Amino acid sequence: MPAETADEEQPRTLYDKVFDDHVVHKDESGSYLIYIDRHLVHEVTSPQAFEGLKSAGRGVRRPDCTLVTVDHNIPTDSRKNFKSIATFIDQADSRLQVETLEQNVKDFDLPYFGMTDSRQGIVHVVGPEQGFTLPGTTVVCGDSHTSTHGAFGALAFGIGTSEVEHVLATQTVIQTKSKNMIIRVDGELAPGITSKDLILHVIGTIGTAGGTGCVIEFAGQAIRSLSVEARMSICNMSIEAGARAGMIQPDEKTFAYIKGRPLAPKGAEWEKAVAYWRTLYSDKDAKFDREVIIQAKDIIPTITWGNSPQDALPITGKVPDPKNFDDPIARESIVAALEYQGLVPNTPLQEIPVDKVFIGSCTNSRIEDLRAAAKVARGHHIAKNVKRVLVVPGSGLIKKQAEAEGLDKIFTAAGFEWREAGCSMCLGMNPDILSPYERCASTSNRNFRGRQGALSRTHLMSPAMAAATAVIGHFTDIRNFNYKDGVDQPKIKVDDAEESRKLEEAVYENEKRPVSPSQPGETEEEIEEDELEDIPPNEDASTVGSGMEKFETLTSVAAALTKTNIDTDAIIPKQFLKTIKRTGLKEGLFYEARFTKDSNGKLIPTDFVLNVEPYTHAKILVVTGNNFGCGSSREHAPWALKDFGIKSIIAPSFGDIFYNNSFKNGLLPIRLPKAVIKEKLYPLAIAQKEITVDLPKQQILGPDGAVIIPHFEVEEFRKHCLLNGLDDIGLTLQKVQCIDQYEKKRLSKFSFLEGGSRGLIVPVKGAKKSPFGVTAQEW
Ligand SMILES: CC(C)[C@H](C(=O)O)[C@@H](O)C(=O)O
Ligand code: SF4
Repeated sequence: MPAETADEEQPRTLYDKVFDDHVVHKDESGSYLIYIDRHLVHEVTSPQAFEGLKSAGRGVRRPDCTLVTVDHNIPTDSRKNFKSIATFIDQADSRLQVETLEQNVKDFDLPYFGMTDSRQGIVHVVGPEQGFTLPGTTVVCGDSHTSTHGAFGALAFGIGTSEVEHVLATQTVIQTKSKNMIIRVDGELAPGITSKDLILHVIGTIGTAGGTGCVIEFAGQAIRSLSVEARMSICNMSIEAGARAGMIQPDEKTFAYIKGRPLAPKGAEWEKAVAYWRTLYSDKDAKFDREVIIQAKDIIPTITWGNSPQDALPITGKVPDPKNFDDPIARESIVAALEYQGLVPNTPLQEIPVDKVFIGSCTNSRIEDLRAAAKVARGHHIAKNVKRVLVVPGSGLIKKQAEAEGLDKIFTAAGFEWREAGCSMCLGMNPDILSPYERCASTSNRNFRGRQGALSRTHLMSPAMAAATAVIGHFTDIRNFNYKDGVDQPKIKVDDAEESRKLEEAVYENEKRPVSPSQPGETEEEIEEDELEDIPPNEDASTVGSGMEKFETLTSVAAALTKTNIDTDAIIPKQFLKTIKRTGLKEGLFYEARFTKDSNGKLIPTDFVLNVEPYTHAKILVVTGNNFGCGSSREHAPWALKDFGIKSIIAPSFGDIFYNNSFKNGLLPIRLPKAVIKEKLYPLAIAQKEITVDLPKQQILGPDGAVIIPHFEVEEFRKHCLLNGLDDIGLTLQKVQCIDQYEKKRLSKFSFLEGGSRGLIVPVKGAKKSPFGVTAQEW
């Protein structure tokens, strides 16, 4: 372990400890190469990554650390008559994305849960369920809600597609160290208050940019008292608070949750793992850069009213009135949200009726969530005004479990629809969408415009609140709900139970197979604690991969945007994510704002700034609001900007993943204080004057060549890559000896992590041999 990253003397936070234990290399500029223990992959953010590997002739370094499933595009209709992807998925672009994933999984021989496998499900549900997610690991996925896995004390974060490719090829990511933030929730939650209420309350308090640049540790009595599943809902939404990741100290509940799962360490390795996991806590005097203290007793059932997760209010509240806000920007954004959401100021939240209800998503689709919703639904029926209630389990195994408990019967008796596992209406990339202007009570995590379908209106809440809304017809305070506990639960048919028992057995069968280290190991004695920095780089490794254009200076008019929290759903909406290419996204850029449709459905450009001369040729965006590019990890956002011709974005702050993704595509995001942007750059932008971004000098010049911004910050390593058009993967592969060295150390110190997803592969007669000596599973 390099001395400067693991000073045992200094009190460290949970995040510091996990980070330090994964440093493969640190360069002089402060950029780290960190090892990734667990890589989850889904169909939306991987096609371009696999394509990149293929065109550069690269392989997947650790298939055993990789787990693939399909979730976003798939219909959640019954699979009873499922024959093939080709016949089951109607939407051509969705089908292509799923088929492409399956081809890639075959080509690279990766562990995969496809649609005929009952272990298939939402990627963030499947990882913990299988015991793939473990405390103290680094977990990544091309998906922003990877933060979910932090509930186990893992360092888990979303990455873009370029980084997916980087991890597949090198099993590492390049990282800068985040700041440490702690959110302590003191005292106990009142009865009936859930972790969803807690996290909505937190985001309502600190805002969607409250955690920017930080890894948040959630601590305190209220967090300790929560179940592991409830903790997952909290960490899941830490991305909605702008944080890189959320973490919770692992404890006895965590260990009990993991024990016995298919991929959990076994026997002596279990003991060794638990001994290590018990060291994963923030030291008493560890320093946090930010601290927020919340009183659990202040939290009551909470729902959102607007188009940002920070628009959270207690259920007893009223729709906000713009008149009560002095700040003109806040006022304007409330007016816009009210209009979009079709809400009248001062309406009590409990008087707002809904059209549909969605119970599911990686936030709230686990068995405890379904139990909570079923407890409410039991003995009731959906209200007359409610057109549809979808209950979508997070995985096939949760579905089986719920059915074994008879929850499906409770739901269907109440008029709710019982569906197959998938992302479903959370994002509407599949047939489960809302019609325009429909209002939905949703247990998901994002209420962005158009998220659940064009012009859809989303309100976030807990599963119990959503189920109660379905029954009552309008939002309601769950604390006053009339539970019908006395009603007999529908009996489970014996043959159903037998069927599900057989299925469980088949699924867990591979647990009995020995899990051995996947790489030729050395004994503990043979492994030295080398100074990893000292290993000479492998000069032969090619730096030519996808090949980036060089960035030096850029002169252009700048298009101005004045909104805050411009999320990546707004930059490129969900319907454009179904491509398997990196290009062709120009039209999709700011689609909802740039286009409207006439009565014949023809696209009409609006007066959005990028549709207006001379900004149709703008290469620079000047944004006056905070948190540009927040939300989803979709690299389609920088791809679309690049396709349009935008090469630099200047804003007061950025969503973390977007910021990272931009550099990977040769775009330069520049952070400047809001006041400076407003005073110096915004006037030039609206006056249609050209400005020059000079990266070598880190300056911005005005139209006459005079320096207007004498200095902007950019990390040395990123600057170097942009100036030279360097491909990260090639650079990392030059350090392959450091990665080899780290893996040797890992094999000894963290031997309980070896084997990874290998234990999941079911041998199939005649299937091809994988490089790790196991056979590929059936399709
Ligand atoms: C498709 C994926 C990139 C995206 C994410 O990163 O979050 C999606 O899961 C979402 O919830 O918006
Ligand atoms: S947030 Fe929604 S779309 Fe994204 S991974 Fe979770 S369930 Fe899927």
